[in-house]
Amino acid sequence: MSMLFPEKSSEPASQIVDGKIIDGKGIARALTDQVGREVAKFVEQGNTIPGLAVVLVGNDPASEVYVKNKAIQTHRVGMRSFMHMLPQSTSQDELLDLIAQLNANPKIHGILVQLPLPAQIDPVAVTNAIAPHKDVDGLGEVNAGRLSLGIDGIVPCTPLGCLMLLKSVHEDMTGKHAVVIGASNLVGKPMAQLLLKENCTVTVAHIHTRNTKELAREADILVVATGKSGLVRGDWIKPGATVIDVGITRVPAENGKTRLVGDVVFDEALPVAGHITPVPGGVGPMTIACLLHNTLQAARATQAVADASS
Ligand SMILES: Nc1nc2c(c(=O)[nH]1)N[C@@H](CN(C=O)c1ccc(C(=O)N[C@@H](CCC(=O)O)C(=O)O)cc1)CN2
Repeated sequence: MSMLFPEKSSEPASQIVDGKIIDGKGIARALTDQVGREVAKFVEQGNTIPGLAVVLVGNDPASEVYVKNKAIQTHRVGMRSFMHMLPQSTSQDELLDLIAQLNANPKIHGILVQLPLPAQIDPVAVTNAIAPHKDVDGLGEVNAGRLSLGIDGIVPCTPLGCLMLLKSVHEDMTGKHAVVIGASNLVGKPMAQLLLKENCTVTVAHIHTRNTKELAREADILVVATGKSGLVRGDWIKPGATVIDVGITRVPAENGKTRLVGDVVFDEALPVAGHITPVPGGVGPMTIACLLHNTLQAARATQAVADASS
């Protein structure tokens, strides 16, 4: 069974998807359960329990929630979790020292440094310091290079999750015009590479693009990853298009509390789109499920190297 996509449920994809709304939470749960079964089998075969180290620098409240959830899910699938919480004042050299220790630790198969990092630390230097076979975020130059060459490697979690959501509604994306809004190393650039690999015609719009709305209106597949809540309105969407909303922003709610919204105005987009991901419950849960998937993939690869040399 390929580990890249969740095992097929007995239900057809059209029933997994609740009408137009792509059920990211449900698809993430199916993938997490599958990883849990595969981890149990891997350990039963006498292999080391896969271990994931997550490093958080500082006390950004959203990042604290994400790393806590990562630890909970890591335990849930039967892997070992190693958490490193460092103060906001941590220097780049201190962080690089910790990464060197994690690279050398045989109990650790995956290393993730939570982003964003404080201003004194260069995220590219940090992600490049992670050993490529432990780079479960897929953000280092080796894995990013492999993705751009279309060869196997570790794929960044959020774009991988978006691809799985797209595959839940599209058997074949060949020839479709995919527009990605946002060109970050974390989402936009790897997403564009994945869509190219699916034989889409890919356009990337970014902060300097002058006609983003017009480009979006031509998209059969629209992936929005800008962090600008409410950027994409209903009239930006081609009727029937598939819309993947990566944005997650906490905004004040009418009841005095807060709520999460995406980069797409969901109520306007829903009647126009063919399929759309909600926020919350869309791309977000896939990010953690794909991290677990990538960690098992890293543990398998490490074991294969050990088996070959014994
Ligand atoms: N090193 C990395 N840093 C960051 C990544 C990443 O992939 N690697 N991605 C994001 C944050 N992120 C994971 O780290 C993440 C974001 C959102 C969710 C999620 O489950 N969201 C829920 C809502 C959760 C809530 O109530 O706040 C949803 O959308 O339904 C998980 C992980 C930036 N940093």
